[in-house]
Amino acid sequence: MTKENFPFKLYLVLSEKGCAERHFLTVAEQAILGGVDIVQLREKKASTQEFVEKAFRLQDVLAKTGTPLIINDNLEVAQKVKAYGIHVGNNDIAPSYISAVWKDCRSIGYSIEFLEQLNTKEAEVSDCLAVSPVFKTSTKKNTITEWGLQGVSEIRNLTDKPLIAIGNMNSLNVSNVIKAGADCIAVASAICLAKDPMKAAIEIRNQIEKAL
Ligand SMILES: Cc1ncc(COP(=O)(O)OP(=O)(O)O)c(N)n1
Ligand SMILES: Cc1nc(C(=O)O)sc1CCOP(=O)(O)O
Ligand SMILES: [Mg+2]
Repeated sequence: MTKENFPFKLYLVLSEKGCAERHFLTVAEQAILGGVDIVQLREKKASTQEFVEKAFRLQDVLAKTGTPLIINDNLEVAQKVKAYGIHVGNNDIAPSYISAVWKDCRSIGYSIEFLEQLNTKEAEVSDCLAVSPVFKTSTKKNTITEWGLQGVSEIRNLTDKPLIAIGNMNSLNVSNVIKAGADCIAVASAICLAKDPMKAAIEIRNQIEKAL
């Protein structure tokens, strides 16, 4: 996938638990109104059946604006709900397997934790790459090392694929992350746990647009 085919700038990483007392579908709706243009459903503990049901409910919300749905990890769910795509990491189903069996997949995202991954078939078949993580975050604790701004620039110089920055992204740091070479910013807590998710998304989106 080229950058023209991956025009997304603000990527919401959503889970029911990650929204605390607020309903995850309300958060999705508000975040989209604020400028989120792609949404990943990340339910690490749900059964496949539960995951499918949640994904269908989320799709009803996303369909109103044509916002694409990405499924985290679970290929069966992604195919069942005819998602736009899937995001996987080093411990998940390999991108090369996904591209071989899921012909209608429009986006395979793959997490980059080591520079060596960039020269592999898995990165080659992937449509977009996540800089994983840019900064440490309490939302996902089992990460390796933070890439920082220098890491974003280093990866930018080694690939033309769309780059998604993830890990503690917020309105104060996204400008520098975009200037370092990221194409898209992925956010969980700064939107899902904000007092006002729409306002939080507006602020982050404004910072991204100013930095582009
Ligand atoms: C956009 C985006 N980037 C990175 C990740 C992390 O994927 P992974 O390393 O597979 O970890 P889990 O999310 O599965 O815990 C992501 N989900 N989304
Ligand atoms: C899902 C996920 N993946 C990461 C990675 O580094 O690969 S960090 C992360 C969580 C991002 O949440 P927040 O915006 O609250 O920091
Ligand atoms: Mg994963």
